[in-house]
Amino acid sequence: MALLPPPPSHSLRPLTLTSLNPTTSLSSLSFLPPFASISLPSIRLSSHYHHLSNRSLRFIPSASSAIAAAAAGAKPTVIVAEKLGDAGLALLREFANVDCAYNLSPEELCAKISLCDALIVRSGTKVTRDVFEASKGRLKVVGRAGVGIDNVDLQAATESGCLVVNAPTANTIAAAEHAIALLTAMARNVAAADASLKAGKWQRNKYVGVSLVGKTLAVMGFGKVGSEVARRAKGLGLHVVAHDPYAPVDRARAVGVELLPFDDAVSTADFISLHMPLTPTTNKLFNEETFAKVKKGVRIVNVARGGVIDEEALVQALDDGTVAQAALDVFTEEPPPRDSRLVQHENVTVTPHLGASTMEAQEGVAIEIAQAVIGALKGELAATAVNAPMVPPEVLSELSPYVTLAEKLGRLAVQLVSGGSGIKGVVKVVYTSSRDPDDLDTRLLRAMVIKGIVEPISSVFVNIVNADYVSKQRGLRLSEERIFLDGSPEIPLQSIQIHLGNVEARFASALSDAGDIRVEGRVKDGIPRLTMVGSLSVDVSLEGNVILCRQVDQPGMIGRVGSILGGKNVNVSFMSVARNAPRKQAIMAIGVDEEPEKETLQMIGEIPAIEEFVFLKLYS
Ligand SMILES: NC(=O)C1=CN([C@@H]2O[C@H](COP(=O)(O)OP(=O)(O)OC[C@H]3O[C@@H](n4cnc5c(N)ncnc54)[C@H](O)[C@@H]3O)[C@@H](O)[C@H]2O)C=CC1
Ligand SMILES: O=C(O)C(=O)COP(=O)(O)O
Repeated sequence: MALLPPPPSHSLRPLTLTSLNPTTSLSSLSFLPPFASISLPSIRLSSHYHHLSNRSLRFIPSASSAIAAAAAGAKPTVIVAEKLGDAGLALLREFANVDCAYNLSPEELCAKISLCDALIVRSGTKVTRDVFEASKGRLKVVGRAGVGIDNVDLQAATESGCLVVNAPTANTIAAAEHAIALLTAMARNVAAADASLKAGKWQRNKYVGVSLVGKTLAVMGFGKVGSEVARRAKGLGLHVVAHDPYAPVDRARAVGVELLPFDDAVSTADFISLHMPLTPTTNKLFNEETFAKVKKGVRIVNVARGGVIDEEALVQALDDGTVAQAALDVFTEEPPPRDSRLVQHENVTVTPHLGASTMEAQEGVAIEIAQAVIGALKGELAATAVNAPMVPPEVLSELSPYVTLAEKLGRLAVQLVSGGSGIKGVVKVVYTSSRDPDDLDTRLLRAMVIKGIVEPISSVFVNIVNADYVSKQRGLRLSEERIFLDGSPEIPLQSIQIHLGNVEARFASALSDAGDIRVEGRVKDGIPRLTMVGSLSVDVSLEGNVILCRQVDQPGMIGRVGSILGGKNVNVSFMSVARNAPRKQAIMAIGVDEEPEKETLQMIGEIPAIEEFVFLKLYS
């Protein structure tokens, strides 16, 4: 089975030209942002940014809609589905049309979403697969104004090439302070005593509490919030232990906390505070089985996610005294049903998901998420991306010409595959570099190779978010290899090679001695260039389209081809001829700014000395 659908059939001579790519993405972008992969139908709705002469950005529209949108000064549209701090809204409004639409039903959200480029939510909005499907490819960024992203279907986001960013730091202290507030309020029955006094009672004996000092607190999940809780709890005189399978021992040591296995942590604790994310592994982690292991009379605080606790099992444990008290900020279903036994339980203290709700945290989160969403819409790689590699800006700017090179080489390579044969073998990407592998992050380059290979032969749009997913889904087997070269590590890469194994070539000279289609490129003076085809060296800038000809080396060939192209007003940007020996076979690589007409290419093909040739389109 062909793993990729075959490229449209282009016979060698005469050459038939069909448009290879029904997409509208530009491939000259230094980085293809989420925005850079908008499908043609959605472009009509969303094409706002103009790819002018500035190569640093970014956009991707169909020409007419882009020009119209640019002329109209159109901005992207951001829908803010939950209350967001004013400072964040102000930032967003400088850049985008902002629609604050709170309390939408799932149906209303789906109805609006196809008109939006970005969506900002907190924990109260479920961003489901239905939302991504309803967006029809327009939604390019989901911003979660907070930490937990369990309300966003990340798989569906990734599949639709939508970047998800969060605001992971601004509410840490607020959540930690709330955990401490619940811990102390629970231990001293503050909420119940308050309600009792307000009801006209004076029940001093009923609300005798328990002390914290000298007791053991198990912090379950020793991340940002957990470690801040631990710090504060130590200040209250608690002995703090923690359980976190992924936490670095150093971090725990720095706070003076011992990391313990799960069973040890839960069985030694007088208090347990939950700070792990809700994931398939942590879902209902605190269940009947766990409650069977705890110290009788343990007290539990949950400021993480309701789903981490099996709520029915907790009610049972509260009823039988296994758990003396619980203080809960979060619930499996929010808001919980009015008659929830858990919420109504007299030994339970509750708050309505207030962990992040301080003035300070909300301003901070709003600014953090606004900046992340704006950056993502501008095409910058987000530092808080949840479903894409985080590539620091300095790495991104350094790799920028190589990113373009990687995509162009992918585009070239796939167009060299003979129609109908598909890519059955492994796609090998070889990087030669003088850098230590740890200093060379190739995820971005790999994504762009995949983009280059997949987009010309499908209507799928590929970006850094969905590249690996798309490649896996299409059965593309990609392997990466690094060759260390002695040289200056200042330059990130010497060359990128793409080898397509087990394929038939449309241009026989593109086959290496090993029988693979092989193309190699380098960056020279900041410009990506094609430097090898098959086993022959060429040198042609990858800024336009490329014609490759195999010919018998003889005088006048450059002139003949050049004058055919010139006569048809096709601007030649570069020509290079490589040959094995004088008057034997040679390969001519011609860079052309425009796409020549079919008959112009035919005229080239009819030159008697030309044995085979191929036109390779590097732009959509
Ligand atoms: N109630 C509220 O308003 C708020 C709730 N949260 C919740 O708190 C959670 C933690 O937030 P951060 O500390 O900022 O996240 P974080 O990512 O810094 O920390 C989470 C920690 O949990 C650990 N973990 C993962 N699986 C685990 C497991 N099976 N057992 C034990 N530990 C495990 C991770 O290794 C990580 O160290 C968030 O995921 C969110 O659900 C966060 C902020 C506010
Ligand atoms: O950041 C988190 O994970 C939170 O739970 C905070 O939720 P919120 O933004 O207040 O709905």
